[in-house]
Amino acid sequence: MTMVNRLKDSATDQWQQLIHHPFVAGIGEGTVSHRQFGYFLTQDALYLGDFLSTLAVAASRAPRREWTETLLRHAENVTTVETALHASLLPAFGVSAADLGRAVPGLATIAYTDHLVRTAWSRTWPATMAAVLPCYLSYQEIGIHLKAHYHSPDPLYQQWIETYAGDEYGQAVEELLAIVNAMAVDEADWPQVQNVFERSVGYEYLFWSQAATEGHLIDR
Ligand SMILES: Cc1ncc(CN)c(N)n1
Repeated sequence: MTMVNRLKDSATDQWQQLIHHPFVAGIGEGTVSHRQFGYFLTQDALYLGDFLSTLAVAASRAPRREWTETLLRHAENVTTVETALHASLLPAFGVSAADLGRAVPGLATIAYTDHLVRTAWSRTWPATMAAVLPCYLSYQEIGIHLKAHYHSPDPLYQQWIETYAGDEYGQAVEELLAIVNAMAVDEADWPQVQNVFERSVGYEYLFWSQAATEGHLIDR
């Protein structure tokens, strides 16, 4: 069994809940409010800053030169694909550059990014790859799932869906999966690798839940 499948199989229920999170379905149905989605994009912009740092650390610690090159390219892609998507969508949701500059990270954003950055600096390299895997793969699966089963009545949501279901994002995911499937994982390291993967899946879920409540602890 490939490492990607072994990791996904180790957290099947959590993975399914993540892909089918009610907020995700709401993007497809067009029932998510623009305020909620604007909040989500703002938090995501904050998240991507730390995700970039995580990739940079992972690139510098990679045991093969070609993996360093791939991860550095992916860090660049975060800017060209995802940050560009945010730049084109945020104004449509009423979030200005000044709003973004003033934005503070929500609890789920802090917890998730702390987990990623801490893992990249202090855990094994395979654990770092396992930590970033849900970020890459869940958005692709969500994009493909939404594209196949919904056609969002909101063209802005459809643009978001098309980006994550698209070839450019898919290419980066394929490259990451190839690294994860080729990396050497000691059996003694497996519990740590599995644990950080499962935590990232959980944080992805919480990130959607945070968007649904716009960062409030209790739904209003
Ligand atoms: C929270 C989160 N997770 C994943 C992705 C997709 N790279 C993202 N933009 N934001």
